[in-house]
Amino acid sequence: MIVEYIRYRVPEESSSEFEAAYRRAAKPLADAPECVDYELTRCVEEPGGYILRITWTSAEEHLRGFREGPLFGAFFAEIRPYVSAIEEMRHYAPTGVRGQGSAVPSLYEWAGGAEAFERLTEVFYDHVKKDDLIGPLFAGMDPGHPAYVAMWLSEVFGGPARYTRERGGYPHMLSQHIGKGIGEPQRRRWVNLLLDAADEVGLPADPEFRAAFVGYVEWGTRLALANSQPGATPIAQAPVPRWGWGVAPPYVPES
Ligand code: HEM
Repeated sequence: MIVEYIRYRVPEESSSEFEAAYRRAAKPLADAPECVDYELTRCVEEPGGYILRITWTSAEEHLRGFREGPLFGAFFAEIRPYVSAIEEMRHYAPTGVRGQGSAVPSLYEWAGGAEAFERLTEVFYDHVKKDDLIGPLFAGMDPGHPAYVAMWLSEVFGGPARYTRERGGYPHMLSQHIGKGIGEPQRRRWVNLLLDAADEVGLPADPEFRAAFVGYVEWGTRLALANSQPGATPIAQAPVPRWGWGVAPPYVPES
């Protein structure tokens, strides 16, 4: 990935035409397979200042693919009148310094923190132990198991990294599934019982939280099933995954 920044200084009286031209140019840009995403922003302090940010798959694919490809003509036709207004046009490589702020709560906070996940796994494993299909898999379960899985879930959903620090992180979790030969009916029962338990303990039931929660549970259980098959060779070392809101964070109307 590479980020291109184009800085414009447009006479204020041309602003609306400039923005309209970019709204049209956005169509061929969005259709380009080399373009990851783009955004045009306008300077608040100096309203003639604009920055266009385009993330490309690579500088090479931008310059050789897009620029020499079939969509560039339609894109450039719209913005040609503003080429002389460009003050800077360069590619910038990511440095790895990036992250999210705290404006949006984590799924962990939204769920109610560590206690919420502890309540969830207590009730869940009570049901699991009595279940005809998956109960036998857990017959020799460590008494601390519900608490360990609560630690895992808390960490995944944005809470403190306790499973990594205190319980051996991803490699330990993985080692617990290896060779178990989990079948699809068992995986599905695990999911069903967890979702029942989520209702029973009153985890937030809003569409956004549940969509993210179920997304992780589907992903995680399908991985657990794959990793548990005879002869599976999963990645041995990895961090505990972190799961976020995805495409639907809590909705905040724009003011
Ligand atoms: C999102 C999906 C899953 C998560 C997050 C998860 C999490 C975990 C964790 C963290 C452990 C290790 C606990 C420890 O530190 O000792 C574990 C162990 C285990 N898991 Fe899973 N698991 C998932 C799916 C499944 C599924 C689908 C099954 C089977 C139907 C399963 C069966 C087991 C069993 C049998 C153990 C060993 C329990 C014991 O003997 O103590 N897991 N799981």
